[in-house]
Amino acid sequence: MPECPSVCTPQCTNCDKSQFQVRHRTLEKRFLPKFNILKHLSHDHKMAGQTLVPNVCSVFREDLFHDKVAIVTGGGTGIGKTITQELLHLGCKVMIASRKVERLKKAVTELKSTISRSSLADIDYLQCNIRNEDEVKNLMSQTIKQFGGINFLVNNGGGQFPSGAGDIRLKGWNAVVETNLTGTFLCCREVFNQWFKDHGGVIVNIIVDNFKGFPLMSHSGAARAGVENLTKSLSIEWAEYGVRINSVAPGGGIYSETAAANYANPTMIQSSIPRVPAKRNGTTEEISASVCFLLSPAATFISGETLRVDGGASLYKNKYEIPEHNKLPGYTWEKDLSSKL
Ligand SMILES: CCCCCCCCC/C=C/C(=O)SCCNC(=O)CCNC(=O)[C@H](O)C(C)(C)COP(=O)(O)OP(=O)(O)OC[C@H]1O[C@@H](n2cnc3c(N)ncnc32)[C@H](O)[C@@H]1OP(=O)(O)O
Ligand SMILES: NC(=O)C1=CN([C@@H]2O[C@H](COP(=O)(O)OP(=O)(O)OC[C@H]3O[C@@H](n4cnc5c(N)ncnc54)[C@H](OP(=O)(O)O)[C@@H]3O)[C@@H](O)[C@H]2O)C=CC1
Repeated sequence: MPECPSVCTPQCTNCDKSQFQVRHRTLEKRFLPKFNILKHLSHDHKMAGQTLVPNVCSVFREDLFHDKVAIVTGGGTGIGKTITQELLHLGCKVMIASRKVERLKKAVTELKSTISRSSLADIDYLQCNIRNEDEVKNLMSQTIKQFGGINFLVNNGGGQFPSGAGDIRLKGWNAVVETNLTGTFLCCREVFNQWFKDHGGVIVNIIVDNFKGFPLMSHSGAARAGVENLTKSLSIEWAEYGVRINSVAPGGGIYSETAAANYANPTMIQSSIPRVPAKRNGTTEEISASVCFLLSPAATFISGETLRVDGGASLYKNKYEIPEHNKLPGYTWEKDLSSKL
């Protein structure tokens, strides 16, 4: 096995778990008293030389993106923050953007301190609600001004709330569709008009595992299906401009503190584990690695594609349990069902 080129997360002195893995387990311990996952926690993990930010240990070459500039929406938390960390590690200049400035500021301070002096990497933030056309235009123009261009756009910012479709108000439906579909469209259109049209570039859209529908999150499932199709259309329209565009569909559940905090019951993300063939949640690092792959020259012949990163979950059981019922009777010539249909 090749040696990791960088200093990796410290290992536990009692087992082979990294600090990063242990941090996740500790959070699971807090949130998951009802789940069986705790059986894996057999002892207290002790770390030598603890640091707050886990060191990146990317599988990619450290200078892979040393001459690149990326925008990562939602880059201050969860999956987006891990993508940002890995891009920085690979030498990229990264602009992170979302609505909450305090979170962005904190992430920039934290991640800036991890950049080595010899690296060309850099990070800054801009406040941008991707639902706001002017703010999206500003994100692109300010990034070009500050970093001299844009090579990558990672449309990661997004989300939803769980609700039966019958209870979704129009305002809530619009909020989710405007965030995930319209917001992604605006970012794609603006990066194209302001930079990619003349210079090319690569886009990766983060969607969800909606391949068997997305019950209880139907607004998000519909919006992300729109993004998947947008990905296909733009891969054709913009090929002649040197633009590649793909989607990544994380599945099962990808645990982070912020993702879990979006739900009244923070164990919801872990609740999908029994329906994942891999029998675990995915990690933010696993999503980041697939994004970096799609941005990299290893993927120069891949465009218009959606990569499922889900431990096989999209092929397996649906999370939605349908109660026993007889509300959909069969049609036969013997019985007149017209009154029941
Ligand atoms: C079950 C399956 C297992 C699922 C098992 C686990 C699978 C996980 C798969 C996916 C996981 C993730 O995506 S994890 C990542 C999650 N991260 C996020 O969701 C972060 C971003 N999300 C958001 O900001 C919000 O959810 C979003 C609605 C999109 C935008 O909110 P805003 O407040 O900005 O929007 P506004 O324009 O003010 O409109 C808010 C309106 O939305 C509606 N609304 C908002 N939150 C609501 C809520 N909790 N319940 C009802 N309705 C709500 C109301 O109508 C609100 O209006 P009023 O009534 O007037 O207030
Ligand atoms: N975690 C999971 O299991 C899965 C996640 N996903 C998707 O991955 C992406 C990242 O989620 P994750 O990291 O898990 O969760 P987080 O809640 O940590 O990330 C969501 C990010 O999106 C940003 N965001 C939300 N709305 C907007 C907006 N209108 N404009 C700009 N930024 C916005 C948020 O920042 P701010 O609040 O500052 O605006 C936040 O940084 C999301 O699209 C999510 O739906 C998909 C499948 C599974």
